[in-house]
Amino acid sequence: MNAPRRKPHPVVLGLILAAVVAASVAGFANNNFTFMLTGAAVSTVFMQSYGLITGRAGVISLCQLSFAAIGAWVVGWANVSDLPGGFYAWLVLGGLAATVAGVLIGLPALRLRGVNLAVATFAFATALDVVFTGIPYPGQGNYDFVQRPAGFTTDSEYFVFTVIVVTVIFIGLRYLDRTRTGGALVEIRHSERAAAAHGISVAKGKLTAFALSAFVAGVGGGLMAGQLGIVTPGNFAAFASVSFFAIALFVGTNNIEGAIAGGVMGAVFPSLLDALGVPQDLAALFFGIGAVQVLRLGGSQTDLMRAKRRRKKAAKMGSLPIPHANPKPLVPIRLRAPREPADATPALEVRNLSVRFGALTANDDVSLAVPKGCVVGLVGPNGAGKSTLINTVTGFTGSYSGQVLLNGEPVDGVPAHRRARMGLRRSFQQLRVPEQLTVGMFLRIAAGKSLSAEEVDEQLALFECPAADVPIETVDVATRRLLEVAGLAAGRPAVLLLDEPAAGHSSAETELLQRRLSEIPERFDTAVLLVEHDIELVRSTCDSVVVMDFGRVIAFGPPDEVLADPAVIAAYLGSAAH
Ligand SMILES: Nc1ncnc2c1ncn2[C@@H]1O[C@H](COP(=O)(O)OP(=O)(O)OP(=O)(O)O)[C@@H](O)[C@H]1O
Repeated sequence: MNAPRRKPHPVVLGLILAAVVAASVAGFANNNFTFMLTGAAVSTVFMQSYGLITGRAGVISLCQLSFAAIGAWVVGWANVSDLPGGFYAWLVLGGLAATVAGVLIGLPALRLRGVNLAVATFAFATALDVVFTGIPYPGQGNYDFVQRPAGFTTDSEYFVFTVIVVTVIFIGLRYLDRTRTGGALVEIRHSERAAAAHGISVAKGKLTAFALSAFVAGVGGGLMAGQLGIVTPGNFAAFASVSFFAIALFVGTNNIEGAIAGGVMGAVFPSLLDALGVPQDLAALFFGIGAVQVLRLGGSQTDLMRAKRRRKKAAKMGSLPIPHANPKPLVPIRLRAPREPADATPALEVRNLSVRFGALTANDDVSLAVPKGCVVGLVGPNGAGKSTLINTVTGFTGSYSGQVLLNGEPVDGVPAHRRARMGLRRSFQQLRVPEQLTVGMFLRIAAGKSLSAEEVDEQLALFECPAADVPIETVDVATRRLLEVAGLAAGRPAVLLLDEPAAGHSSAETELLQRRLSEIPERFDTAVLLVEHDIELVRSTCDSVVVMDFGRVIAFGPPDEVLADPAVIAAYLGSAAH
């Protein structure tokens, strides 16, 4: 019997296709056209760099072409100094020099966001403009042109070389998107708080994005040096960085088709205007209008097009494939007697915690414990201070008095992402699941540790979530909430704090959650603090209940006892408890 033939990898196919198309185009194109195409390929590299910093990590950077200028300068200097290794080594060296600049810019920029970050990065771009205008480009005096690599010396051959570099970067980015680092960047863009809650260091993520994007831009600058032979500061002007940023925002250069479209626009559009007798600078105006459109439409052109395609595909598929595991219940719900604490030291202990927002005391001398191996309910009317307690315990409240202990060790002063890594995990009342990820990738990110493909599938089946490769965008809100709990539990944290996980659930979904919540201590060795308004869910899953009102603890104990307490009924439950 013949062994089944292995299909070639799509990336390999893409690489071959790109080289063939580039070689054939180069064969037919005249000099001017080849020059323009090479310019488009170089601009595509700049767009790939924007796709990393802004498209993936959501960080505004207006200095990417300054990193390119550093790459170009280093390649020029290596050429003049006849550095060993030739053009390939110089290109990488240029990228690495730009990476150093990326980290140096990224570090102070970590504390900045939005307009402030835009101003800071633009200031760097203009400063570097001034510096490079003062220093002649290496080789400029003697017309010492950059030596292109052997085999790619003619213009058309060099165009093929630039396409190969673009393709190699696309392969690298594709690989990045499939790693947890790539997923972390997307989560940082979506919600920094959610990222921190999953143990991701937002600072480290942004710095990684700065470093990687600067490397790519530096390589792009080096490529441009090879194209032009000698570059000038005008090739990397701060103003051009802003124009490119606007294009990147408009087309969405985190997507392959967006990066190529952006590269073509950046290189061809100004020349087209020139040919029409319109001043080239007006191109920036068009790009700016495009960028404003993104704010109106809520996404870049390619992001919107991809979303439309996914929705069509999902509609065609009908109901989503949901793997059913039907595992044997570990703990029967409802009839189960409250568990005895597994250990004398509670998994989580809160001592005399007070949080004030101006004149309002949201948490007033709150003390409670979540014993190991138990599910503890936290209930109370709206505004009682439950979410504030979760925020404070997990490190999201700036200042508070009192103490938070994890497995007996104080964690006060420890930032949120480190508390998460130490085993304090939480969900948010307002769902913060990024739609750009697949179900499997989100599960891995929320778990905060590497999971095998089998572990991912098993966990998804347990929580009756869609298959790992389904885009989250096509998943309903209730299932997203289940997915979040599934991901957090998969990380086997010491404590899981869930803020209204049943909000928006149907009765069948609540029942599933009810079963899984009761099992979390046994299955994952995780204690749970459950904030819920669904009293039946609390009664059936919790070993004990804490009741808060006006920021204070007013009762605690076994669910049936506490929920029948007249003071609790008066404060919160009313006649619903009877
Ligand atoms: N960041 C903040 N700044 C000012 N006041 C706040 C802030 N966060 C919460 N509060 C106030 O603190 C009090 C407690 O709010 P919190 O959200 O903790 O209550 P809750 O019990 O979780 O309510 P719900 O059940 O509606 O979620 C409320 O009066 C709220 O308005």
